[in-house]
Amino acid sequence: MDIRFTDCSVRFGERVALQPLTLTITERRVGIIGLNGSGKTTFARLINGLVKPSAGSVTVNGLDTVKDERAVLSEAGFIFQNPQHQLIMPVVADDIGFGLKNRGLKGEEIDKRTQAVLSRFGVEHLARRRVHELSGGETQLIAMASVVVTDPKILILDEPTNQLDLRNRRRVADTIATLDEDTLVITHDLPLVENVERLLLFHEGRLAADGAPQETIRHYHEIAGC
Ligand SMILES: Nc1ncnc2c1ncn2[C@@H]1O[C@H](COP(=O)(O)OP(=O)(O)OP(=O)(O)O)[C@@H](O)[C@H]1O
Repeated sequence: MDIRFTDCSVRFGERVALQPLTLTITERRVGIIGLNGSGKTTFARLINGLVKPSAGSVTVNGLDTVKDERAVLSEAGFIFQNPQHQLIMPVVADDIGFGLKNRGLKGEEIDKRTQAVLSRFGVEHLARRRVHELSGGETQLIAMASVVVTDPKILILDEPTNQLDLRNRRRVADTIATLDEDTLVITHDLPLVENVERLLLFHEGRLAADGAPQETIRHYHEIAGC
């Protein structure tokens, strides 16, 4: 991936959520950590244009998140903190097909791609299940599948193991580790980012550490005071 922040800052009214930031990310596996309210989600949402810079700019694989808004949305898929809000159709297979239909694909191709992604995530058996009856781990996997099926080059996962039990956490973590797409993972679950190539730490809207996971995690403990 090639993500470039140039003097990018974000304000929500009087509140500064991100202080001016200049940064280039080219690694394939990147993690983002920090205390609650430190600016992680704001940073991640800037990357697929869900949040726009108040000043400065962000480009993703050469596309500007403001000028090339639609193209950026296809380039970088976002899996939300509460994935159940992301599932729109009542039945799993229809939900996965929904994004493909929106992109103009036809029935047979939609079915083929839906089957392929369900099998890639090991959840073919969930195809006809109702989305609101899925467990937390299943919901997370289906939300990931419904974004992956649209072929984004970059996946942004916002707290993907939040509220999962140990078994589902492991399942989701293993799935993330084997994704072909470049990934940015925001998390409070530190083992999930222990092996990323680059780990960013945000604190009070600033990038407070940026480097190898162990070093960044050490800074995080200092900031958290524990
Ligand atoms: N849409 C918004 N309107 C106003 N303030 C916002 C908005 N989104 C975020 N903020 C504020 O910006 C700051 C950074 O929020 P952000 O969601 O980026 O933090 P975070 O590090 O992801 O937090 P958490 O770990 O709790 O999810 C917070 O003070 C938050 O209240």
